[in-house]
Amino acid sequence: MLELIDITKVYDGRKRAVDGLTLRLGPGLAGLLGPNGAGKSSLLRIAATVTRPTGGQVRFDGADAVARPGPLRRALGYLPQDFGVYPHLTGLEFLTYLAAVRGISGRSAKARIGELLELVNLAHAAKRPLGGYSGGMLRRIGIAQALLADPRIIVVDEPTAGLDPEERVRFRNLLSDLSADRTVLLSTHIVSDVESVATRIVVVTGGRVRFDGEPDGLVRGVAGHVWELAVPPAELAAVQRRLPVTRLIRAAGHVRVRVLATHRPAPDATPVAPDLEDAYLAVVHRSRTQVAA
Ligand SMILES: Nc1ncnc2c1ncn2[C@@H]1O[C@H](COP(=O)(O)OP(=O)(O)OP(=O)(O)O)[C@@H](O)[C@H]1O
Repeated sequence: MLELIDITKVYDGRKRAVDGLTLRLGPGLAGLLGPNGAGKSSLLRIAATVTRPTGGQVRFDGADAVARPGPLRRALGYLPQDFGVYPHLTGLEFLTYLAAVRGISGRSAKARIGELLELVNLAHAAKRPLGGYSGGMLRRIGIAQALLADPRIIVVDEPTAGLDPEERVRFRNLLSDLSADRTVLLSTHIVSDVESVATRIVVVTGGRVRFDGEPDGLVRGVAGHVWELAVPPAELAAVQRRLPVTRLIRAAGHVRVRVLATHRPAPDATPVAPDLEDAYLAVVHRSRTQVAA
């Protein structure tokens, strides 16, 4: 069990990126959802023991992982947002190098790397220099390196950035499979990255947890508060000023908008069943209006 207890992270003595946040993580895939600047990367760096928190505790299997990060580091696979590679090394050379750094070498390293290259669908490109890999292939090499030591805890920061839709799906499925008997913490601002695979959703804004629970619970929270209506294009800006819009589709002569409102926002508005995106945006909107109030 990985526990982040009452974590704060303050940069330059004044920027409070994480603000008293507590998360207890067991097996399964937890999706950390939040807009840009919410504090997700800061929290993940703390969970991965790359950064020390300003306040609070990180505990791994009950022991203090800030004072003694060794056990957590040995159990951890981390894919940072700004994952860098050596462009002249081939995929195989890169993984062999990182395996050696982690104390895995010889026959067991060779077997593990072969397995991982198959798993991330890069066996065919193993002998090509990383400088020639696409963005998606680099993300996949990134996940392969995170899995080298068969980690119990996997922390991945915006893993689908730069991936095409097909690669996104493959990635999502891979992390979902891995989470069957491991802890996966995945941060993203894209709801579809975690929809259908996360067993738990944690919404963070302003460094604080605004929702923590099952995806269904998040969606239930906005039942009856999502509406669709057709708006003439000239009136769209006024609607956007008045109500949070979760989606809009432009059609001939009008715009179909999906909005959040506790009561029917217009006589011709029809209630619709909420989805995870609506529910997430409602939580983000609520946290912003609370801050503004
Ligand atoms: N090293 C740093 N020094 C100063 N401020 C920082 C540093 N890292 C992050 N911040 C600030 O802390 C806040 C939270 O940033 P963080 O990167 O953790 O959020 P995020 O949710 O991961 O956002 P993004 O998706 O844009 O990366 C932001 O206001 C950011 O500018």
